[in-house]
Amino acid sequence: MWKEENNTLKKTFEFKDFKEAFGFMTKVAIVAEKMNHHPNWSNVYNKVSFELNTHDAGDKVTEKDHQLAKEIDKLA
Ligand SMILES: C[C@H](O)[C@H](O)[C@H]1CNC2=NC(N)=NC(=O)C2=N1
Repeated sequence: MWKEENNTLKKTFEFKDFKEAFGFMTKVAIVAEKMNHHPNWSNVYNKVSFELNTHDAGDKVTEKDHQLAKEIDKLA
């Protein structure tokens, strides 16, 4: 579940290993670039964590973040 906290939408995904996690990140990167909306994210081995917000809106959660979250869920 995405959780809205401190003006960010947060979620962590867990995969079998680094290869699976990085494959997922590659797919997310392509979608983010298409949407011109890019995640704040981090990766530790098999985990990928997101903190989504919109810099252009003063680091607030906007509809673009909700849309990106939906697309990310489809790729996991
Ligand atoms: C110039 C370009 O359109 C902007 O910097 C875009 C790119 N990707 C972005 N991504 C996010 N998360 N927030 C933004 O405000 C944003 N702005």
